[in-house]
Amino acid sequence: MSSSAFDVLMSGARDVAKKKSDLKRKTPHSHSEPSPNPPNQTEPPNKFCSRPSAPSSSSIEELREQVLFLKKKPSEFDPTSVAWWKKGEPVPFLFLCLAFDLIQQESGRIVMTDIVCNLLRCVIHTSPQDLLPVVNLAANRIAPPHEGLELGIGDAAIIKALAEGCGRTEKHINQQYTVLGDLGSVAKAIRLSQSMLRKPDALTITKVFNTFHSIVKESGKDSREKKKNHIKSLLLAATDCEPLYLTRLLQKELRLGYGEQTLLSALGQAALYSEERSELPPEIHSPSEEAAKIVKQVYSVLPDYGKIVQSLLTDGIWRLPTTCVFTVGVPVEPMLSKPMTSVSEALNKFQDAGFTCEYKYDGERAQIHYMDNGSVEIYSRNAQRNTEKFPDVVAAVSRLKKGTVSSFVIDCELVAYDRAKQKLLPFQVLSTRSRKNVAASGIKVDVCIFAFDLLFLNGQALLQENLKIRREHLYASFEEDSGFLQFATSLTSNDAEEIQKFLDEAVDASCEGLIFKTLNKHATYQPSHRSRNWLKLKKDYLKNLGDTLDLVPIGAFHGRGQRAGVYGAFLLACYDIDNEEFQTICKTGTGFSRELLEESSTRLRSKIIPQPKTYYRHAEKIKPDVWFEATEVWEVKAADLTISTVYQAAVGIVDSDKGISLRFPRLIRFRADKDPDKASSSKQVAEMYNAQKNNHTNESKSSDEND
Ligand SMILES: Nc1ncnc2c1ncn2[C@@H]1O[C@H](COP(=O)(O)OP(=O)(O)OP(=O)(O)O)[C@@H](O)[C@H]1O
Ligand SMILES: [Mg+2]
Ligand SMILES: [Mg+2]
Repeated sequence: MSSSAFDVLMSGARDVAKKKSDLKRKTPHSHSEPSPNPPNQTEPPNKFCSRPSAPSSSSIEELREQVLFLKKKPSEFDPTSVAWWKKGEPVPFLFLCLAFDLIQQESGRIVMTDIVCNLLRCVIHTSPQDLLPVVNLAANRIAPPHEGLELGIGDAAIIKALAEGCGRTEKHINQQYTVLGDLGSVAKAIRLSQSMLRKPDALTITKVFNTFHSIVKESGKDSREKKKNHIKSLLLAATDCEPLYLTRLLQKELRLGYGEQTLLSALGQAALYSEERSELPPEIHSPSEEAAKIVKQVYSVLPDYGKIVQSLLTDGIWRLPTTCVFTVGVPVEPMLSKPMTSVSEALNKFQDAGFTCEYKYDGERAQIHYMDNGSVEIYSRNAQRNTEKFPDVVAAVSRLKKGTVSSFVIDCELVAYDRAKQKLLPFQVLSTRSRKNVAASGIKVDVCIFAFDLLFLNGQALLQENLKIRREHLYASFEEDSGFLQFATSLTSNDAEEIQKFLDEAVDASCEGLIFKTLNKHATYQPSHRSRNWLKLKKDYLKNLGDTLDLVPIGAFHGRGQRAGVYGAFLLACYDIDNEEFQTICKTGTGFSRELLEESSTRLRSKIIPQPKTYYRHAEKIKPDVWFEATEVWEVKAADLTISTVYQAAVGIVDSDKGISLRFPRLIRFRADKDPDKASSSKQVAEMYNAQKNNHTNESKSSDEND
């Protein structure tokens, strides 16, 4: 890296340090001590609104000072004290980036929520039409998940655009990337050290967001080139810290330390403070908490910022639960289950509640949406549109719904099925079905729909009904046809022996085990919840871990001997949701056929990064030969869990500085239906460790045998 670029970067770092100490001195948060030089709260400064070009660096420093006011408590914050553009004008992208810089320096969730809340209020106050793109950018999304629009930009495209746009070689940029470990910082350093003859026009939120959409739309011949040119135009217009966040947004790696839940709380509170329409309902005592809760709850049943933002702006926060409800056409995140290790454990948990047991089928989770106009959509467990993959399923539900049914959402498992022998086939068979452009006539692997829940029927959401009622509706709304659509086999009994027998039958029928579900009490459908009301019991995991884990390969070791030329072992990690980091848990090279090993080695080779990401938590003792971007999820089975000084999974949860690792981990399969941030969480790992400890109290081992 050139020394000038380094200098600029380091001075940036010093600036941050300086700002931090300044902040201590005059944080607008402490209301008893007014800031020595507060910007005029009644008259917005609007210094730069008449300038279409980007502000000069000295004026950016002033803006940075001004943006510090976002840290104020929302109750004391005035949006006009920060917004420097006129009402109705497009929000400058710089505003969002300066706010990101501010958040980056914080670790406390409350302050982060305040900053995001106040930032959204500035947007609502001045340019509400920009609220949706701002929320989307803050969530690092460009559309709701079920629309399937992804930027899909690799580092290589950004590096090319940077090289061309800024007159550097790709080699030079790659070198800097190795030194800094973050492509955003490289982009920032390069842009800062580049002298510009003409000041570029300031980027606006809409410009950035629309360009992202243009990138997604490019397809076919020359699309790579066109995408790169879009990126180049954005980078060339970016100043100050904008290149950093542009790059991270493009990489889908914003990672400022706040998650979706923080953003949702902030959006609720921002709507509350900007509320001019509706009066506070009398029963609400803690409006700010309540507003946050409402938006989170609404998002869990309608994960679509477009609809929520529009409703907030037109009808306000208090009406949101009635204006935004679960609806056919937008998939909810599926309800999930907790692992158990014995029938008696499950019985104990549910002793006071009515419950049922169902076969746990080993196929692919699907949510089937049937619209009033007769169109059907099938969504995977991570809300991906899978309709094209299953034309036979579309035909089956349309044929087997009863005449009284005009719209519905079924939650089910699609399982490969041999209709001649009337037998379930293993997951591996299902996974051989092609993903796209499946013609009904060319289907080689038949599937049967095993329906276990009904979430919506004839215009009505059923999520709030108890399972008993939902299931009655399910049974009443469809005809069963063996091998096409069947209701999940179930048993409602309190008798341990009978349940044990049912479990054996499930396993004989090629199922993984049972799922226990509450029927009458605490039995509503809880989207995206790993709920206590659904307990899974897997036959081959009894008295053991209870479940497999879903882990992310983040590094690998070169193979030797027979494995020369491919990776010999992979470093795997679980995901810590609170800290937004991947934590190492084990390494494994077991469970791979030669073919699989070659495939995964080739695939992951294109994901090599020069240094571990800052959000990989690993001990120095483990040094893989290569590090990867976190891009995929593998299901892994292990003998047990053990406390480790080497691996970092769940560090701080069961031990203050030791982590948890897996003994004898073994690859089971790739999980195309899970994204890396949906991998097993540190909390789940800790829960499994504790459950195992309770199962065999005297067998605790403390070793790292699989190192
Ligand atoms: N009767 C059933 N009720 C609910 N889920 C079922 C049923 N039969 C099969 N399943 C499947 O079981 C899954 C839950 O258990 P499983 O252990 O397979 O979860 P997973 O997909 O590995 O995800 P996780 O481990 O994150 O819970 C559901 O997502 C669904 O795909
Ligand atoms: Mg499964
Ligand atoms: Mg699992």
